[in-house]
Amino acid sequence: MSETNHLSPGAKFRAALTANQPLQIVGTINAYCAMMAKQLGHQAIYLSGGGVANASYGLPDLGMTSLNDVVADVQRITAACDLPLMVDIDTGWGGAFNIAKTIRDMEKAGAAAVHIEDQVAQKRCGHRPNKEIVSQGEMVDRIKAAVDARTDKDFFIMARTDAFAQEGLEKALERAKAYVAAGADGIFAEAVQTEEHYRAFAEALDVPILANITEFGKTELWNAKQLGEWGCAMVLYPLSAFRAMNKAAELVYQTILKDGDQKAVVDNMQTRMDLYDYLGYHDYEQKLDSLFAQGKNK
Ligand SMILES: C[C@](O)(C(=O)O)[C@H](CC(=O)O)C(=O)O
Ligand SMILES: [Mg+2]
Repeated sequence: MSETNHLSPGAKFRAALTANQPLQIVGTINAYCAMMAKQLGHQAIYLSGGGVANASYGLPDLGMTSLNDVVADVQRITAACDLPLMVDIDTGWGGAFNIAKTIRDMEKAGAAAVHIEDQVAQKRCGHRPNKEIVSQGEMVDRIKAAVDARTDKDFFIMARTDAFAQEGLEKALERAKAYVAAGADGIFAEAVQTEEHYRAFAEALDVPILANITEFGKTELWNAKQLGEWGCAMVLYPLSAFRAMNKAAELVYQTILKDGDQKAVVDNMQTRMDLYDYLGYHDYEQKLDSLFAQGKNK
């Protein structure tokens, strides 16, 4: 994306959205994953709220992490990777002034986009039962506060509605329309399930729609091409790599205990050379040898 390097993160995100239909957005739980995603050709990356809670704090996705917890992970990722980063800001961490601060802190940390949802502060994963949502009016105020606070007009503010599970399609569409009228740049239609649902969102709204293709949830693992045909502009894979990393780590830990060595699982590991390649390790080492290590022989 070197031709877009002069752009703000938000403008980069919008350029990626225009250039890819749909835009695939992959979860990168840490800086190194972000570097791998970029070098493998991805155009946009994501920091999952559930992921920050689970991976960085060992907590469930129940609204227990704070703004600062998430900002710390955003900063690590944006320092290492210049792909546009979308961040899950849950419910925005408070009232209008808190949400405004959240948006400003996200911009300063180098995020390109956020999504803010209409669940109550004591939120749950969108694919779990018994979610509770705030009134449409309260969510409209959240969006107004967010939009008003951004300093870069290209910073992308997406409204996520969790209403489908509680209130059904018609109500969820009505909410989504109100959120767009309040200034939302896109709609995250959480936990909808069928072609009919995605098409209904895409047809009712003239902003980009995001499909959350998270595993072991309520949504089938629809293909990106198919979702694009149904009108989705973005396809999110929030925790896919994280789940795979966990499974690999589990196997390694078990094998070391069981076998007394790790020989049986070495093929499941990234090699030292591949690790170094993604890091650009050899460039650092060369610099060390050619520049900084000169003095030691004198
Ligand atoms: C997208 C999401 O908000 C997240 O935090 O990654 C989660 C994903 C998941 O739990 O599978 C959600 O859909 O609520
Ligand atoms: Mg989340």
